[in-house]
Amino acid sequence: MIEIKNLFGGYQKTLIIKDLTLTIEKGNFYALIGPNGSGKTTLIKLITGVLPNQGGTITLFDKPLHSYSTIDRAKNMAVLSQEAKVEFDFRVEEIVMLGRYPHQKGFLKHISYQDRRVVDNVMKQTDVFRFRKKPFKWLSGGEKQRVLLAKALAQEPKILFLDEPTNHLDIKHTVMMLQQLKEYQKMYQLTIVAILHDLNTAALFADKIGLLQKGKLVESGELSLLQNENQLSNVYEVALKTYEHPIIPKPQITVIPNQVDEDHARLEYDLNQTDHYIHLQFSHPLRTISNGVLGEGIQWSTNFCNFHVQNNYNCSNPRIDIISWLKQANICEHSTIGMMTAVNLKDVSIVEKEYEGIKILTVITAGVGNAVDITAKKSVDTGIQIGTVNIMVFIDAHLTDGALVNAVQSVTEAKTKAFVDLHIKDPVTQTIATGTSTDCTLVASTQKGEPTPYTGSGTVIGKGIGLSVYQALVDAIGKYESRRALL
Ligand SMILES: Nc1ncnc2c1ncn2[C@@H]1O[C@H](COP(=O)(O)OP(=O)(O)OP(=O)(O)O)[C@@H](O)[C@H]1O
Repeated sequence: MIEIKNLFGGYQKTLIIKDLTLTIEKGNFYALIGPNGSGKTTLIKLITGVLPNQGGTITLFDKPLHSYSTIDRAKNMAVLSQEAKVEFDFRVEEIVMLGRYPHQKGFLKHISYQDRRVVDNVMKQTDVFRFRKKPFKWLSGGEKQRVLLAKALAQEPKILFLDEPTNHLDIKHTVMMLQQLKEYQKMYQLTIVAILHDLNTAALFADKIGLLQKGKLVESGELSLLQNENQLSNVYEVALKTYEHPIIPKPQITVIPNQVDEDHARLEYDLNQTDHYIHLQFSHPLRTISNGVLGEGIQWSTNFCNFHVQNNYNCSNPRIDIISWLKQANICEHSTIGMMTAVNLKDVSIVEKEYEGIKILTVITAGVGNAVDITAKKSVDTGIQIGTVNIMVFIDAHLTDGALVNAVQSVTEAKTKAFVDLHIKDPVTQTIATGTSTDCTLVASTQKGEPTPYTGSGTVIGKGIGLSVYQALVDAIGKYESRRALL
């Protein structure tokens, strides 16, 4: 529906857009992205006929752009531009009414009931109705932006061009504006072409993306274009990392600033142990993977706590309990992995070793009262219980997310081997247990040095994890059983 072929254009003697070919389908939300000065605004000026093209063709709804009269262009296309500075003494509703101009009939351009209805509607949708009697110049930058969008929508265009529409808007109004635009898009099959600097906003709201660089279209297509880290890094000349949005299946992008690599001791920590908790505090955040009661998933953490609770502890909301205990201990909950155990904390086992220069620290509390053979058919007691083998492994290396998962696997293999060698049985089935019913595992890495993609049993780190976890777990279970024997 917008078809651009071999387009050339720019300003007087400066050619900006060079041999650009692009098709934008009807009803699409098309985001134009690219660095400053790449020609995004110039391209929109060419498509809307503000600038004449110096070569190539532009076709709108199967008709050449030059065959449209000015009024017909205005009926089909509306523009919310960066340069729209309306500083006269108009009131808000008068400015929005200007958008109805192409639809008004007769020499005197009479305002019809329909015009009034459309204007009121768009003012409500853009959340400016309450300012309608105010002079435009009294409004804040964000409020003005919304009024200008209302004016563009009042035009009831088939194609809406937006040049940085969320400029000046706070996050609530950014999301509100883009969600409303998506509704308009669906309701009226509106085609939206938006210049967006925020790549994450583009990823969340656009259907298709066009990446411009130095007046040329580098790529036009699906959102997956935003997952091409190398291409984006080259075009924007900045180090980038893409990742998945945690809630919806859309790509997100973040920049990687240059970091001053401080010269500090690796795996440097303070250990604070009381009857109620074991707290390890590191001098720098570590990349972590865990199923801790607090801080589960993959994140960055500085504090690692294992709290002691009574055997009859009521676990209706253990997370809230951990947060309140952290507050009492003056430890920041947002940088903490928190676990719980009914095991006496004096029986903790700590093993610190180096494997071919890689330091691994392992901290384990273990009880085997809830031992379970995960492969046995008999059902386990699903009542809420306290995690009985809590394993923390700290590694002085740079692990990829895949290597973190691999490390958890290595921890689990070593744990099960210890259970087998110690003949720990599932009390229900009397078969050898593979773990306990509520085990908790944490792997943390300093992220220093070159990234390591694998930490399975075929690697130095994997072997190191296996040896350390096995040694610490056998020791911890030994202490647990000795204490029980005294009871
Ligand atoms: N009126 C003008 N006369 C001459 N050159 C211009 C004019 N307007 C823009 N340019 C030049 O055209 C090039 C592209 O500018 P344009 O505004 O299209 O880029 P853009 O991708 O929209 O940039 P930004 O992200 O900074 O808004 C720039 O080098 C700019 O200096």
